[in-house]
Amino acid sequence: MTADDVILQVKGLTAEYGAAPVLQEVDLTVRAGTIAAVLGANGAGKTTLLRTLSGLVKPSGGEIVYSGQPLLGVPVEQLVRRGMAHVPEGRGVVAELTVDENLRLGGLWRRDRGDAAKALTEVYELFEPLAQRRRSAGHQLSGGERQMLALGRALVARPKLLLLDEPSLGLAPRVIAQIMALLRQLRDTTGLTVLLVEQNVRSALSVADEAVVMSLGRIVTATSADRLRDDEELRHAYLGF
Ligand SMILES: Nc1ncnc2c1ncn2[C@@H]1O[C@H](COP(=O)(O)OP(=O)(O)OP(=O)(O)O)[C@@H](O)[C@H]1O
Repeated sequence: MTADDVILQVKGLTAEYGAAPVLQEVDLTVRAGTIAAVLGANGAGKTTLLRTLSGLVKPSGGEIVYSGQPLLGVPVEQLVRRGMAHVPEGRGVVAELTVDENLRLGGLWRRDRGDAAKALTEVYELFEPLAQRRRSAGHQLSGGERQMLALGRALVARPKLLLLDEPSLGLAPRVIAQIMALLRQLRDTTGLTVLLVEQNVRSALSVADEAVVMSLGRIVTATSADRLRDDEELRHAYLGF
């Protein structure tokens, strides 16, 4: 792996909530243009890892290098401009704003207004149900539509790295499959890199290239998604099935 292949390098990342350690010496390398699944039980620290990467949680130690440059302390609008997008658990759609207004928020930090408008059109092409509900308020949408909207808003910023937290939460299997297929399509056509936190292990492994398993704030294994999917012993040891 050359330095150019690596979009995200995390070394010795440590974070606490109060006195409770939540991330302990996390090391992680993500190659550009891949989907990496972050798996593990409730409370393992997956969400906190994403929140730390996107600057919402301040780490107490370690370093994060993104596209060859240190990330810690970089203001959020610069992170967005540098191509990082975070879709939080619970989706973060603004309930009072319309679909269109929510999507335009995704382009807020972009300097190239022309391309932001083009990206908006592309998102409507990608998510037909959103195009039909442009004027509907966020709170009027179904769970699946809200997830599409959160994803769409992130895509309007034309991210290079998408931090995606539990996109399958509360969705029907058919919708989950559509979202996973979309991630694969974006990876293959635009070279998007995705860090995918998922409780739905089977769905995540169906689309991921790499898999890391977290337990009690640490990464306990990092391997190819194929290996974790096919190796029963490994699955038993780290995922309990
Ligand atoms: N804002 C917070 N304040 C205090 N403790 C927190 C906070 N958020 C999470 N925690 C605790 O930190 C630990 C890690 O939580 P985190 O949400 O990162 O785990 P997770 O692996 O994403 O789990 P889940 O799948 O349930 O979201 C848990 O013990 C959780 O209770």
